[in-house]
Amino acid sequence: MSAPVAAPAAPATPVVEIRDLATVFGTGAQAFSVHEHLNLTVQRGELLSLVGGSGTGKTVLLRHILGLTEPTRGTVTVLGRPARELGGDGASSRVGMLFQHGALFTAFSVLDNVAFALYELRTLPRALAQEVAMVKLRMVGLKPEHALRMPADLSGGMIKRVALARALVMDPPLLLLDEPTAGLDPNGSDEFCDLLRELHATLGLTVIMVTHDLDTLYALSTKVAVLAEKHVIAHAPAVEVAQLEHPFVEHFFRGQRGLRAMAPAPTAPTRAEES
Ligand SMILES: Nc1ncnc2c1ncn2[C@@H]1O[C@H](COP(=O)(O)OP(=O)(O)OP(=O)(O)O)[C@@H](O)[C@H]1O
Repeated sequence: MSAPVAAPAAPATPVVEIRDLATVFGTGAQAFSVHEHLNLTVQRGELLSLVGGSGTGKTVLLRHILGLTEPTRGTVTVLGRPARELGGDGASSRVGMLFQHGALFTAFSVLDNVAFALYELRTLPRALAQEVAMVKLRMVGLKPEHALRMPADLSGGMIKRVALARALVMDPPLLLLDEPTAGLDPNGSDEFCDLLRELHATLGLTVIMVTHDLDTLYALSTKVAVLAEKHVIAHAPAVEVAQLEHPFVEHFFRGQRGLRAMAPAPTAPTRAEES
């Protein structure tokens, strides 16, 4: 008797699937289009950097994925369901969002900021919600004594960490990051990249990140999607995208900043060089 033949594995469901998206703002003579015939598929485990010139619609695309802005045409599917169904209670159990400036509630303590989505859901007693929030604070490298601080008393790096803990409080499989390292100094930026890389790997997250920062892009991305001419013109690993002949790619990846980000880090001078 011949050995049973294993059935071919079912193709993995993409975490995000955008098909023939069009976004038009305004009406009549004021109408202007941001996206046209935009397609993008993000597979489980990908850490995708979304890049493009200013005003090309990167933030609007994140809002479509969050279900906060309805497309004019086309479909946006997240975890197998239309993105517009994500809104409302429990949305943050499917998609976590880290806004550029953290967007913490200034009148709430760190702990209450992180626990907020759980309070709103009302499925856990408040004390248990706070315990979950404490676990998330530890996960992002904050200490128990930071829990009762107010946002105004935090450094920029700590605000990002609290906002990240808040985005992860309901264990979403998909995390969206808008300029995660903006406003951080080079050290803070490296530390935050290390944290994101570790969480991406250990939690098995799928991540979509808008960034203008090439160091962050090279440090983290498994793939890069380039938004230009109203759609995604490339979706591939960074080293491949960087070679494309396109004015934006040329400027972004092969301009001065790009070449600096690609260069190996300078090594400390040897004793012979110093003398
Ligand atoms: N709700 C809205 N109503 C009208 N226009 C909007 C709305 N949201 C965004 N826009 C416009 O859509 C375009 C794309 O905006 P978006 O913020 O997505 O660009 P971006 O690629 O994120 O830019 P940047 O890199 O500068 O942050 C811009 O012209 C913006 O003014």
